[in-house]
Amino acid sequence: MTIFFYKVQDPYGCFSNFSLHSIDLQGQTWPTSEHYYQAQKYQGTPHQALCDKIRQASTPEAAAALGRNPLYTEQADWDVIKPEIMYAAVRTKFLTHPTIQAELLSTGDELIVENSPLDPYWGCGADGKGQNQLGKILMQVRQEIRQLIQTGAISV
Ligand SMILES: Nc1c(N[C@@H]2O[C@H](COP(=O)(O)O)[C@@H](O)[C@H]2O)[nH]c(=O)[nH]c1=O
Repeated sequence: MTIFFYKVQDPYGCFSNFSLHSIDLQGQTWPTSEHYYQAQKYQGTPHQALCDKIRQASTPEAAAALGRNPLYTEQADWDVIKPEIMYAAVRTKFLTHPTIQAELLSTGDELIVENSPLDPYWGCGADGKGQNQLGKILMQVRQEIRQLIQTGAISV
C-alpha cells in the first residue's frame, strides 16, 4: 500500500523535511533538513549571509520562506545539485535519529510519496503525476540504511 506523507502532524510526518529532527552537516547543526536544504541555495552567492540567517530561523516554515524569497538568486547550478543536497540531508537525518530510522525501515518496500498538491518536483503535485523526487530519495535512503545494517556498518 502506497505511503503518503506531507504535513508533519499527519501519519509519517517524520518523512517531511519540516519535521523537527536536527542534522549535523558541513560542521554545523541544522534544526531540520529543510533549514539545511534552503540554506544551500545561497552557498557561494553574493547572498551567502542568508545561509546563517536560514540556519537560525526559528521554524522550518521560516527557513523555507527565507529560502524562497524571489529577490535572491540561487547558486547557478542549483537545479543540477539540489538532488544531491537533498539526498545528503535526508540520509543524515535518518542515520542520526533511531526512532524515525525505524519508522522508515518499517515501510518495507512500499512506495513512498510526498503528497504535496503544490509541488510536482519533490512531491506528486496536484494531479498525482509529479516526479516525487523526495519520495524517491526516502526510498533510496531506506535501501542504503538496510544495506548498512546488513553489512554491519551500522547497528539498530
Ligand atoms: N512539506 C512541506 C513542503 N515541501 C517541501 O518543500 C521543500 C522544497 O522547497 P523549494 O525547493 O523551495 O520549493 C522540500 O523540502 C519539500 O519536501 N513545503 C511546504 O511549504 N510545506 C510543507 O509542509
